[in-house]
Amino acid sequence: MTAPLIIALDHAHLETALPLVEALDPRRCRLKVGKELFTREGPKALQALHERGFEIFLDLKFHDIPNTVAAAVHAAAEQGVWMVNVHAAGGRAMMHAARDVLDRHGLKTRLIAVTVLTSMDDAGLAEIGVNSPAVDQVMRLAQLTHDAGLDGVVCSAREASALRDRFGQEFLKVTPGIRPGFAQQDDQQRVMTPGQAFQAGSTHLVIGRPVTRAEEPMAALAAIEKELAEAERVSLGER
Ligand SMILES: O=C(O)c1cc(=O)[nH]c(=O)n1[C@@H]1O[C@H](COP(=O)(O)O)[C@@H](O)[C@H]1O
Repeated sequence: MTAPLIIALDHAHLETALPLVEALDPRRCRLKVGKELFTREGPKALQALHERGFEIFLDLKFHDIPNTVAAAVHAAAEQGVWMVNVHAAGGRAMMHAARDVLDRHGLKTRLIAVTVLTSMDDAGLAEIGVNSPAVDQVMRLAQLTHDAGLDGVVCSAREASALRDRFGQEFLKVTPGIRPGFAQQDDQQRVMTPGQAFQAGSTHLVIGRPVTRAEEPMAALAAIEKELAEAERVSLGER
């Protein structure tokens, strides 16, 4: 099956996001609400998108002491979001606490952890004291995430095939930093095209500006879907 698309609604206001939302189809994509929109609009943004039938990835990348993160993950899940994330760098105890709170309350929200941001490269990692290549750091944090019982990771598509080899297909690989041939790289460093990401084993592709800032967002989305369908045909033919 084609890797499901998640459109990043990195808009300043709900009002400015809604025209795009109205043009999108919840059968074709999920929506990601991140720090900017949520900080300004709060839970009413989630409610408005849920009312329109969308599943939501609430991307607030929690990173704090275990008690605080668990409470925040609980609060997110109570609002019915499909997926929520934390930073794997918060460590084993923090991720355990987040996993535990969802299990204790029977909440089905997917819980994933950010490994190494797609805006980072090896040089950027060295500056913060990580002296191994991005892929090694991703694998290290993904192992911790897997051990803590989370559902998967956020990583770049460049690491997806190594993750699939180690943790299998079921462990989610949610990959931002997706750049179709027609789009600019912006502030992303570890990028791949939608077709490459699919081939590499991404289970979900997060796409923001290539669609949301396109002159014709629906045409951009259609081009991405076409590229994914083509990649799927190629991979089926290879089997
Ligand atoms: O957790 C994320 O979603 C995320 C992790 C990461 O490593 N890199 C990354 O770009 N993101 C998010 O994915 C989206 C990518 O947007 P574009 O670069 O506009 O496609 C943004 O909303 C980022 O906040």
